[in-house]
Amino acid sequence: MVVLTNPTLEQIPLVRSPKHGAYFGGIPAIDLSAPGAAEAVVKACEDFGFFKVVDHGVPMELMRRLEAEAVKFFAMPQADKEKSGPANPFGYGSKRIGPNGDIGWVEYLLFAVTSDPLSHTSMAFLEEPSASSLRSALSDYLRALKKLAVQVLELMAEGLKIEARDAFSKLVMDEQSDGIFRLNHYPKFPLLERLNCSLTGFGEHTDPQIISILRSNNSTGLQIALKDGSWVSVPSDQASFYINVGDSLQVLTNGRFRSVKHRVLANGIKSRVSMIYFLGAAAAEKIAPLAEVMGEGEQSKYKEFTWGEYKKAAYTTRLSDNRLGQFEK
Ligand SMILES: C=C1C[C@]23C[C@@]1(O)CC[C@H]2[C@@]12CC[C@H](O)[C@@](C)(C(=O)O1)[C@H]2[C@@H]3C(=O)O
Ligand SMILES: O=C(O)CCC(=O)C(=O)O
Ligand SMILES: [Fe+2]
Repeated sequence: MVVLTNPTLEQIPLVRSPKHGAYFGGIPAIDLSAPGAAEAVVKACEDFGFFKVVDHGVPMELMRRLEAEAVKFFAMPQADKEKSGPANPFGYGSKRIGPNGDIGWVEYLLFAVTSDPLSHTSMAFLEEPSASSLRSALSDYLRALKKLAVQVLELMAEGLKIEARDAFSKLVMDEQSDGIFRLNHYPKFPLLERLNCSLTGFGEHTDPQIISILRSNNSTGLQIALKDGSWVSVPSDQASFYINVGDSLQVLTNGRFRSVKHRVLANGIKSRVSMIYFLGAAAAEKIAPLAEVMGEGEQSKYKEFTWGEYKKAAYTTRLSDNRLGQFEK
């Protein structure tokens, strides 16, 4: 890997290798209402920690409306966008990701999401009349995605033969559940075409929460790491959602589900706009393997911790750090 020292790009790592890698055809595409969906979800979480949800019933109009609002926001003059920043942790951010020195070719808006999607007022600008269309698009989108999250989490429980269908979903339905919503914009960087490489948009990491639900415009860039450590490119599909297993779900399943390592590469051809809903438990919730997923005599692979403790520790780490490492037994 080389690093560009152009002052505009500061120190953002360039990824040389094949431009976007080969597009991976093996990502499971699951229709949640099809027979065998629960088993397919479990297999996808074990094999990849990642899958695509098709025919999900979320109106395309909701997705397009929010995307259009994001595009409108990111097209504003830099000084106006910065009125909503810096992201500490919520608000507008550009190039700097998190508090510990990570950088990428990305600008973003981060919102806190409480159990009532309407009260996601973590930023003063959302209260302004000029933001009313973004606020309303966000509320409608989050409400629909919360339902989708519950459906996915219930299928996971069913597929794992856990009697309580809400074993996972109740964690995100809790009044105090801790969600985050993120709008990312990776501007295209035409010089990359000539250099024959990509630029790190969002460096490799796992998501700390239970699951994340990702939707992007028809632009590529997302890559996931397979079990053997190789990176593969995820084909873009603006009509579908991608589900990431997060660190918390890996622990809840005692490592049976895999928290997927992923990253985003920016390119010279098309800007990428993604929207990601990260669903976390309540701060006081214990994150420990469910008794029902443990085989006879199986021990937990992790020390006991609450979501609040994990999150606090996560914010002291760099993106690519192995956050679960310090909680492993
Ligand atoms: C470098 C960081 C950014 C992050 C907080 C952290 O210290 C480590 C985890 C990062 C991450 C990855 C998934 C989500 O994008 C995110 C919002 C989250 O919950 O954990 C980010 C954090 C962030 O950008 O603030
Ligand atoms: O923007 C994307 O497509 C993914 C970004 C991501 O992984 C994140 O924000 O945690
Ligand atoms: Fe992520």
